[in-house]
Amino acid sequence: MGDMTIRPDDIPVVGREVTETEVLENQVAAGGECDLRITDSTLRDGSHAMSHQFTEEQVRGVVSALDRAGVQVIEVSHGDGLGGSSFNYGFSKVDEFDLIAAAVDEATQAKIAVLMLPGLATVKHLKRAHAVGASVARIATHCTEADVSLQHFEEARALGMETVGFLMLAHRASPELLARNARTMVDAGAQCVYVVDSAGALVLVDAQERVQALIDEIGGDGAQVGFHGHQNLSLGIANSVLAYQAGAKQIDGALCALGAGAGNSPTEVLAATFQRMGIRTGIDLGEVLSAAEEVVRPFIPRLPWMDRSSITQGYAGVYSSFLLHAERAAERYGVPAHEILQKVGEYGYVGGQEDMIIDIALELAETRSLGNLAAAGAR
Ligand SMILES: CC[C@H](O)CC(=O)C(=O)O
Ligand SMILES: [Mn+2]
Repeated sequence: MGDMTIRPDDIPVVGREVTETEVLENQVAAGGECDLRITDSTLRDGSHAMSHQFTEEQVRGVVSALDRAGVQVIEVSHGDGLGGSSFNYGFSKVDEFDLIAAAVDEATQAKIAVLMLPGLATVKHLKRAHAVGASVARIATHCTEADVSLQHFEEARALGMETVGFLMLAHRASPELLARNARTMVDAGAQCVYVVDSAGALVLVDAQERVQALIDEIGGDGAQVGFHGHQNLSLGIANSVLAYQAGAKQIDGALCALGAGAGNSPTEVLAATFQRMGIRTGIDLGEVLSAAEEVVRPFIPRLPWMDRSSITQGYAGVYSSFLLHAERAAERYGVPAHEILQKVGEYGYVGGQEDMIIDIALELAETRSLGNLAAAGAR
């Protein structure tokens, strides 16, 4: 195991110019070759927690800090992926293509990734992202609906982009069913398929079995498997370690856990944990700790956390990005957010059904007012 002591000289001055040699040195210091690749999603999943209000300055600061730390892939898009800026999902403050272009401009070694949900985003969005310099296409579907992504993988490969499939709400499919959907994505052109724990509902072995099933199904074709965790039950890091041990080669994180629900597995904790285990990520620990503490932490309006609502999401298996939608509906209709989320779990809603959260809030408000009337009548 390497020396974990971080000395004052190791802590970088945030904001200074960084040379490409320094970035390479960071990667070489971490072992040159990596055992796994961490993709940072602060600027995509974190967009949910920021209500999609990222500024260009924030994006440049985060990309520059992550790039300096040796993070190899940085995802930038609206929280709900390309084309997400809308009435249903929430409008972005700055056009996402301007943010992607700024990220590309800032990165010296990191690849810039974009996420897209077929239907919400089209091939046209993908081509535009590629035109401004994005080189990794992450294509997300509900875990049982990989067949809607075929055209998008084909197009991304034709553009020369690296391709990653995202099987969302993975707790809703058995390992076997998930593996069949991963097969569909690989046959369509995915080079890696992720088990995506969108609800933060997978508990240890649940995550490991799913990663294992995907390795068994697609590993033989040279395709990689990834894991994307959420902290709703505080298991993002533990699940990521188990995913790595089952064979995952790509793991997602976000600085300060900035992501939907209780947030993503914090990138800086992933880096520290894997380094402590002697697993090479290519990330310089001092730099990534500075990125979290000095670049991201100061602009976060509310740190993602495990509270009654986000724990309910993990427990009831609710899509993490529903959190702020439920909180807004709760305030508007005077019902508790965690009760809304519990019902969302019972009804089994999936991403894209954000507007139906309002129906649940109205249903709960009506039940409450009928209850109040009955109580008043009984008095
Ligand atoms: C774009 C939809 C979603 O937020 C993707 C994701 O990060 C997840 O399902 O966890
Ligand atoms: Mn997520």
